[in-house]
Amino acid sequence: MGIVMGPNQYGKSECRIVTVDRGSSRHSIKDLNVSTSLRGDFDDTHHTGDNAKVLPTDTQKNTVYGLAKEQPVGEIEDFAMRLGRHFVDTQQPVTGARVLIDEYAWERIPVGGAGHDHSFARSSDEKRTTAVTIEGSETHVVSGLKDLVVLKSTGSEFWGYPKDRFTTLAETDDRILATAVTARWRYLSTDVDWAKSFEAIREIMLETFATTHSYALQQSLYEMGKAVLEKRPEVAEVRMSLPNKHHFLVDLERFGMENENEVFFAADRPYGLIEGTVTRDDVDPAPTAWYSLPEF
Ligand SMILES: O=c1[nH]c(=O)c2[nH]c(=O)[nH]c2[nH]1
Repeated sequence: MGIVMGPNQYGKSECRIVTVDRGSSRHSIKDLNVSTSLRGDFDDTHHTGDNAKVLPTDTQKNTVYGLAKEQPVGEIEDFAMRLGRHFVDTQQPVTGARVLIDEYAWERIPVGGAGHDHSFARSSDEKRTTAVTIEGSETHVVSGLKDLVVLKSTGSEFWGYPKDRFTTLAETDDRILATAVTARWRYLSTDVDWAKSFEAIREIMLETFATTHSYALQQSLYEMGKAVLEKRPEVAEVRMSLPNKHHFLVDLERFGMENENEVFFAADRPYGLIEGTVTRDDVDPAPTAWYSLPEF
């Protein structure tokens, strides 16, 4: 029986970087959270602490800043690919890289009806995301969004589920449906107009959430993924994680009042968590390593 070092990667997580484009007096900003991980021949450091092949995570962090200066950051997918390619092409032991970027949304502060040149307000908690995995000469892109909070005040039902001795939930044909969408979609290639694709996919998801008469959040998840795959040929699969942000009808009878689906208690926990992948049946499944750590 022997013991071997299994799949591994290392890097700098959550480099917070803000860039200002000063090309004109009308500035634009990018606000990113960048994480890098390198994969390759790192047996020595794990076995003996010999770091001859270990590009420090500190240098990885500095590379994020340096490459952001050398060329405008642009779309997060392009920046992530530049970073990953840089590590794989310049460090011989590095055979693969994974770069994760979350982008925070800012909008111009309206002043006298027009967006200000250099003052911004954070738009919401929503983040645009990408995860770029480089393996040798191959590049894989999984982009997405996080924390897109949505709510339907009607058009949602939940009934017909099994009942047992622990069931207390009342069936309903009219409830609030609310969630914070985290979605990731895998692109079939890197030949994509990233910004246009992102905007289109986000719009499709929102529209489908709004227009689906839902009998379960699971059904909404599937419909949202299906609509993206039907309309966006560049996407191979969509993964979603949807917390069911429960809204419970408050019992107003205690006060001698009727509650006609108007007053709710918004619970924050526990919450149902509905997750799933919607995929084309004619593409190979993605290795889990494109989504998370290798085999973690
Ligand atoms: O859309 C829902 N799916 C469930 O699986 C579930 N379970 C639950 O208690 N409420 C809901 N709602």
